[in-house]
Amino acid sequence: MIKLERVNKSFQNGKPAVSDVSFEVNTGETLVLLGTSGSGKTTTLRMINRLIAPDSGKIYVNGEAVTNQETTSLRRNIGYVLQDNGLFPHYTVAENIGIVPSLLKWDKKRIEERTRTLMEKLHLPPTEYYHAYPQQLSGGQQQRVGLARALAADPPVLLMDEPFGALDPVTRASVRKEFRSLDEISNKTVIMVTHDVQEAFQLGDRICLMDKGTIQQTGTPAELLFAPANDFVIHFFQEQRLLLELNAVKLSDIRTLLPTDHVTEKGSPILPEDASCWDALEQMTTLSKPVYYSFDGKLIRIDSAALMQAFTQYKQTISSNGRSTRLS
Ligand SMILES: Nc1ncnc2c1ncn2[C@@H]1O[C@H](COP(=O)(O)OP(=O)(O)OP(=O)(O)O)[C@@H](O)[C@H]1O
Repeated sequence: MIKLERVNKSFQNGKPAVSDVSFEVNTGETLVLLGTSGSGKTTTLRMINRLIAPDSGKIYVNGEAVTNQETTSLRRNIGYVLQDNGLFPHYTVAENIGIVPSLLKWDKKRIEERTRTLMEKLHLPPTEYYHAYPQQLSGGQQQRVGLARALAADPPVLLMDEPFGALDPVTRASVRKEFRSLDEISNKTVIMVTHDVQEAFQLGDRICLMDKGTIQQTGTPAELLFAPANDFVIHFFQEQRLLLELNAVKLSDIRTLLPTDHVTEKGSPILPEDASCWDALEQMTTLSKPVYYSFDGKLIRIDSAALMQAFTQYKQTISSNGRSTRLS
């Protein structure tokens, strides 16, 4: 668990980089810090692992103020992933992944097992890459090693600063998907910095939208879209609105508006319970056929027309309930 209470930070020029920032992130939750360049995201993140000291306010990690925790042990409980991966070029992939477990004095066998497990999970076959050096890997593979290294000692907290920012769009999308499906992160408190709106919507349970050092709104992707706190929030998402709405609305939100006749045959993979309308459309396009979704033990088949009809109806319902934006 991470909690920030009224945190402030100014640098030498006196201009506030972070003003009165407060939020709480629970275990198992991913909070995305989103905002334009210079809005204070990285400064906020770096105050959590004490790379930067706040001028005022309190920061708690796992119930204890970070200032009461010894920096070394605090940082060993926090996995940290950076945009440029920060791998040691003269260490092999396995040595890079094993850094924190070695510092924690795990025995060799345990480190090797953990390294191999993480490499398998992150699609880096140990037979090929265990003894390789970072420069022999592609950018996407290096970023996976960086992620494995951050996860190696199973820290309860993961901080990620633009972790996929240096990757090309295709690699970025695939590493992002892998990250989302990693069982390793389900029991962690994760804070991720990005300026990529789609990434925020795909990975964040909640998003904290920042501008000029202040929080404009913290909420679920759907809350930011359908119940924006102010004009800044409305305008920030305007350009990609439809795409974001399709990402924010889950099939579970529209299930009563989907066809009720259930089927028994299984022609395609069944979409996960938390799949979004966008996930469903993506699958339909990839497979060129309808997809399946299960709720209340019933399997239903959804085609794109039924999906878009239900999605439009859902939007009309929430807008007539007064939760829609002034611009939609
Ligand atoms: N070490 C520093 N010394 C002086 N000013 C700094 C320092 N670090 C950050 N700042 C300033 O603080 C403000 C917030 O910077 P920060 O890096 O936190 O923003 P950001 O939202 O992460 O931006 P970006 O997306 O571009 O990385 C900016 O105005 C920046 O110039």
